[in-house]
Amino acid sequence: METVLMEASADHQQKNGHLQVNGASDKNSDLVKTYQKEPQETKVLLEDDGSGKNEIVFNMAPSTSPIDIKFEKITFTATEGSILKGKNKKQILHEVYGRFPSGQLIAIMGPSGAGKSTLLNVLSGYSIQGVGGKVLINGNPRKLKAFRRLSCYITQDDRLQNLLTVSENMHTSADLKLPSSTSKAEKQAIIDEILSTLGLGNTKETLVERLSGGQKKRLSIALELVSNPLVLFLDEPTTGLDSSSCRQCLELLKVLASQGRTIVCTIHQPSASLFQMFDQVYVLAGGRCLYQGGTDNMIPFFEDVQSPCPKFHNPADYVIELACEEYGKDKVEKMVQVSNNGQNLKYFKEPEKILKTGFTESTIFEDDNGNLQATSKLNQLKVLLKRGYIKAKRDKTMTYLRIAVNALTALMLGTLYFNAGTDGTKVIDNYNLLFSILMHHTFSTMMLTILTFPTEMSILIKEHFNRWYSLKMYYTSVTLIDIPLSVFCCFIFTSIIYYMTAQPFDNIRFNMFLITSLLVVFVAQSFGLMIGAYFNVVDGTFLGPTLTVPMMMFAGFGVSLRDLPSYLYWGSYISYLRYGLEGVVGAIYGLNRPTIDCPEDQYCHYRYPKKFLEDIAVKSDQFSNDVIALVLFWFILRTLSFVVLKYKLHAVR
Ligand SMILES: Nc1ncnc2c1ncn2[C@@H]1O[C@H](COP(=O)(O)OP(=O)(O)OP(=O)(O)O)[C@@H](O)[C@H]1O
Repeated sequence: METVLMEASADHQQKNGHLQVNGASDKNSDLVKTYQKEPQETKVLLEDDGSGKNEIVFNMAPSTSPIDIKFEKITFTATEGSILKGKNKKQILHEVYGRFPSGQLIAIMGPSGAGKSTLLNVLSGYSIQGVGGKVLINGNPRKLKAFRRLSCYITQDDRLQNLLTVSENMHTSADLKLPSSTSKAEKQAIIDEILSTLGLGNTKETLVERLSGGQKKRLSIALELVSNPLVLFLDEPTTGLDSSSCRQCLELLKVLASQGRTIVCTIHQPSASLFQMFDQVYVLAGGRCLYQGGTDNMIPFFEDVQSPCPKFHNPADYVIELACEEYGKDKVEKMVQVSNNGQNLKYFKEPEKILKTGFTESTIFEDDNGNLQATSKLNQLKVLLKRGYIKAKRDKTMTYLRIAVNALTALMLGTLYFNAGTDGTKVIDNYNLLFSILMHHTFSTMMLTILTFPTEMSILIKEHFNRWYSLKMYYTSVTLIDIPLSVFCCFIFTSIIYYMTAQPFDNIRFNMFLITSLLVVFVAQSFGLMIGAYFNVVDGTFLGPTLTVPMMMFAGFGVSLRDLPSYLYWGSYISYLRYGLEGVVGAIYGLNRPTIDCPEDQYCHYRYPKKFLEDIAVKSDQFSNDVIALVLFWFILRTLSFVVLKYKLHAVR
């Protein structure tokens, strides 16, 4: 890849008072009202993104006053263990102080386990439990809601919608993060500008799953830049990237910072050249601050703590070696003492300026009420449904495999139980088939949700924290989006099996059968959602089937309900499969079904459906009660899943 030294200001042309962006029309620039157009004298080295267009222009200056972050006596105490084993408190941050001024690219460095991510989480407001101390924004105590409106958090792992193209992802973000009053053209202009800024202009129509690691990282940043945040928190933005992508990523952040944003990122051990790109570093070890100040002032600091940096040694490597106690524990203590756990401002680039920061007059923090999201609930639902539809259309597992599995299983069972429905000798076989059908609906839908939802969960946590949508609207969209496909799969399955196994050809019976099957699908799916929302894939895969076994036992299939011991009878009320079984058996053998055909030379024990129903102790006249019970199960499990999700979103913070 060719590296090009670029002078951004040379590409900015002032026309009619508006800035022309990379050949973008005046009209477009005109439309981008939310972005201030201030030509920057920003010299940056940029990689060619493959478009052959190296002229990437950074012109998205923030539209409100800059944000200075100051923190005092910050502690973070994690609670470990369980109620059974007893809970332990573990202090991770020990009364650290610091100042992160606006317009700077700031690195939080330190060895693994030093508390970098913990500090980032506390400052961004992601962690709220176990936090002590004060975070001041422009000198005022941080009001979390208001602060979240101006900031964003970019996670270490790229939590992106892989089945959407770059452009679709950006449009979803714009539709959710920009006020509804923003016109389509305005949104398009903003998206084009950001994508071209971040070197993604050439990948608009590429599916995210096909992007390189560096491009995914830039897309993660691009998605949040849509709302033009003043503060960006990034957890290890360079992890997993090759050196040129690392450089490109930091260069972009540096330019965004130079426009007045406050950019804080955690970083492990940058190379000497990457280290020099930061304006300020904050070094942590064991939850205490070892150094805070400019990158250039680190060498004098090492001398002040009587640990001069060896010649030709990368200061970033050296400080980590010191922090890891490679030169002794006393060196760490000395550094904490000289830095005064983050209170010493002597090593900042311009200490006089830092003394002033945090006392900027600010009016933007008065409002801490109202919605966190930028758009109405209805709009959120609309955008999420649209995204869900695109995903479903392209998802091979969730959509095509599901349709195929339903059709193939129906064909297989249909062949195995061919014509069993009208054969008086095969009534028991047919009864087994009915239970197998319920098992198919239960496991195929429940397991799919358990296996796929945890991936969605990580995206939900990120997007919800970054205020894309409310949990209620997300949940409503998840519930609604799957209904058409569930209905379609269930209809295909039921039609094939009903026809092949020659169940009574009667519209009422078929509809009763289909409705019961569909309700079982919905209940099993909600059950899977509840498990998937709380547990990881491994635990969920174990728990889902394990918890289904008692439901099967109490369904009245193996042991009839009549033979259930009275002290266990309650189990049948909480088994949704009992109502499912009652519903399908009622559809096939109820409604006063006449005598079943019996071949002349054979004995048919269950020629008379009434006798069969008596023997298996299944009531056939309970269809409406079964439907009510299944709908209730569906509703209760969906509500519980929502509560679990809400709890989970709260618990991770
Ligand atoms: N919720 C928690 N419960 C228990 N321990 C925690 C919790 N959060 C963090 N820790 C512990 O606190 C320490 C600091 O964690 P943190 O993730 O902040 O480190 P880090 O400096 O970002 O490390 P790395 O660079 O390896 O990501 C670690 O020992 C970690 O195990």
